[in-house]
Amino acid sequence: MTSAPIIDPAGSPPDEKAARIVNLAQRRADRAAAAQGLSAADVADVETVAPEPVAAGGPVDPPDRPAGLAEVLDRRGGPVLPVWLTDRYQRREMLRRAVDAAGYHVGTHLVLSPVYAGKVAWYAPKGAARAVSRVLVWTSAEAGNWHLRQDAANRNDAKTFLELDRHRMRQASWRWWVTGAGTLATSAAGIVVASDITPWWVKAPILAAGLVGLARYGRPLDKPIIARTVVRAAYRKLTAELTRKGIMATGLVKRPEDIVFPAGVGEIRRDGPGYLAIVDLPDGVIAVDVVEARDKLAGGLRLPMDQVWPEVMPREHPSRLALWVADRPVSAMKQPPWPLLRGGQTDYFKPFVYGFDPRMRPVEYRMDERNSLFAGFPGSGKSLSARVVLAGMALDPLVQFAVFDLAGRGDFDAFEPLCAPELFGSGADEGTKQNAYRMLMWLLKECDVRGPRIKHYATQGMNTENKLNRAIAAKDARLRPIVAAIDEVQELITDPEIGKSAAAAMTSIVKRGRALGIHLVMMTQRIDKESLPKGVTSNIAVRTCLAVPSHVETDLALGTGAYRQGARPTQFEIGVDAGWGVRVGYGPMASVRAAYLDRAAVEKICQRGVALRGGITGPADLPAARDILDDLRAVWVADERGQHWEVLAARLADWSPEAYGSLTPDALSALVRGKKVECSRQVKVKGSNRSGLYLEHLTKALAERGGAAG
Ligand SMILES: Nc1ncnc2c1ncn2[C@@H]1O[C@H](COP(=O)(O)OP(=O)(O)OP(=O)(O)O)[C@@H](O)[C@H]1O
Repeated sequence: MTSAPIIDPAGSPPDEKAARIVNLAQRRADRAAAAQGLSAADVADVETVAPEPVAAGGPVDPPDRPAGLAEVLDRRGGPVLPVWLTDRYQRREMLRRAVDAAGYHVGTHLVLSPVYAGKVAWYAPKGAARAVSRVLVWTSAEAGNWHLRQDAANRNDAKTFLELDRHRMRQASWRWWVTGAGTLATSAAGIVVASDITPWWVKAPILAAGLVGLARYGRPLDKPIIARTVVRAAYRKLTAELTRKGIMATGLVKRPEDIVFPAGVGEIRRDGPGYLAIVDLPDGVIAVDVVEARDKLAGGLRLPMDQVWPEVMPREHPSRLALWVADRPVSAMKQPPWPLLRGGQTDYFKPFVYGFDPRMRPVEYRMDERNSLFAGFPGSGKSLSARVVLAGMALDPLVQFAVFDLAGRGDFDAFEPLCAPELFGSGADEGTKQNAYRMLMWLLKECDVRGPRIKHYATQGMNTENKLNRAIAAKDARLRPIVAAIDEVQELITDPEIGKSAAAAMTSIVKRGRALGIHLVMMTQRIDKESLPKGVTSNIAVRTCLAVPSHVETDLALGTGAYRQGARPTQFEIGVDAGWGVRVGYGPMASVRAAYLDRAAVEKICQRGVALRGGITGPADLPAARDILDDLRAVWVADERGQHWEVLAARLADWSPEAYGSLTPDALSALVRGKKVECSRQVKVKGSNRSGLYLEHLTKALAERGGAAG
């Protein structure tokens, strides 16, 4: 193939007459090839294609748009005042820390005061002797002069010796006057202080100050009298270089200069008890990658993992990373106390403080129009975390409680006085499970009756949407917000008899109860598809995942994709990090540790809750425990071979609205299946084929049960 002729981009045809430059070497090679019978390729080679002239396009990048006035007005730097000055919680926390620190230092010095007194008694005489000797040396003007005189004497230089001695005498003569006057003044001051004209409260501090001054003068330099109580914490100051070093250690970035500190937000600054750096990662690297490689990042920074908190920044581009480096490992930091520990009330319809983030900033929790899930491995702290939420609600006098602890460890016993007797249970036994199930049936019924009542108030102008609000809840005792908690909920969901029906009931309550002031709080330590059915979890808004072993549990608890978005509850260590969890559903996804409330604190809070309710916990009108198979037999119409679930559920609801008013066909089917009764997908009734139950299967199950019982 020959080289293509050069085409003038402007499109002018090649000038035939123009001189051609001949490549002689090529010509010779062509002739040699022709001699051997080969043909040399020429300009007319069939593969030669004349290129199309390329039309150059216009610029692709849009011109920089001048900023509008509104944008210019919105441009702000960081906060001007320190956050603790503007934030109520931080201010209170700062004050608490100042008082705490003052208490510690004063207390320590008080305890050590006898040691200080001993040291003063020991060093003060030495200091006095040293002071007197120093004054005498100065007065005699011997310092320096003596050595020079000695030298002159050694050299037999009498003239210099006498000259030096005269000099010394001249100096000493006026110094003796000064020393004498000073001694007289000091003695006079001493007599005045020691006499009765000086009150003791003047005498004592002067004497103490004098003694301490002498002791300080008499002590060796390396032996301080007062012990050091301020020990500087050894922390690493985060610098741009260190930040880059840490991120480079993850192996995700090739050149340190590709890590950019964005103007305006990128200045590394103090944030709580640590430093915060915000960086833009290079193209192709996203913040989640760095969060994932937290161990390498911590290694690069030469800090324990617990001190290094990389985070994805919500509502920012995915390559923007917030790196917060604590002064000390966060597990070793003392959390501020729960703000409601000593007093105060909460409101079901407003947020309250739940815990604190790694930077020790308060993190809030919200109950209205939400449900809660706490999932984590045993010992991760889920019961105590959920207990903080319940403790918060104990401080709203309108809230009604229902609490079932299916582990029976007693973590929730303090809430018993706040619950109606039928709505509290603690135990790993069958009876507690059945009671928890009845509580769910009660909640289903509440879902049915609350809707029309709330609608009624909406017509009176008490709310703009058909949702419960505080005004309605306060006005109508039948519409108090309900917080229903079930610990170890997997025990109920995986129960072979009532599990499916319980799960169906929970799904229905979670979906319908939200707007009606019913909030389910579920806790589970088993995180798999059976224990946490998607139907139940996918409708729960606020989910907290405490320590879990892998991304599978993370996604099951927090929702599919949570791990990919940077949720790393896998990095919490069971025990050490108990109470730490990643939370989604209220505010941006964040790591938060529940405030630590021990049993005594929770008991006190619950007592306050009882007092706020005037000692009345409110009755619950729970449906009586029923046997579903007996009841189905009771409502079965004679001569009917089989029936659909819809019809059976409606009949049961008519027959006993109290017990079955809210039973859905699906829940009924699950309930019956749970009793090991054969159910059919195809029950033909009046020409229509739908799932339901045949009488023969029902009677067979009843007979078998009767036989077994007999
Ligand atoms: N917020 C917290 N701060 C400090 N320590 C906590 C916190 N929460 C829990 N802990 C500690 O963790 C321990 C276990 O907590 P908890 O009983 O809530 O765990 P769990 O996950 O419910 O375990 P299990 O599944 O066995 O019931 C507590 O006894 C407590 O010492």
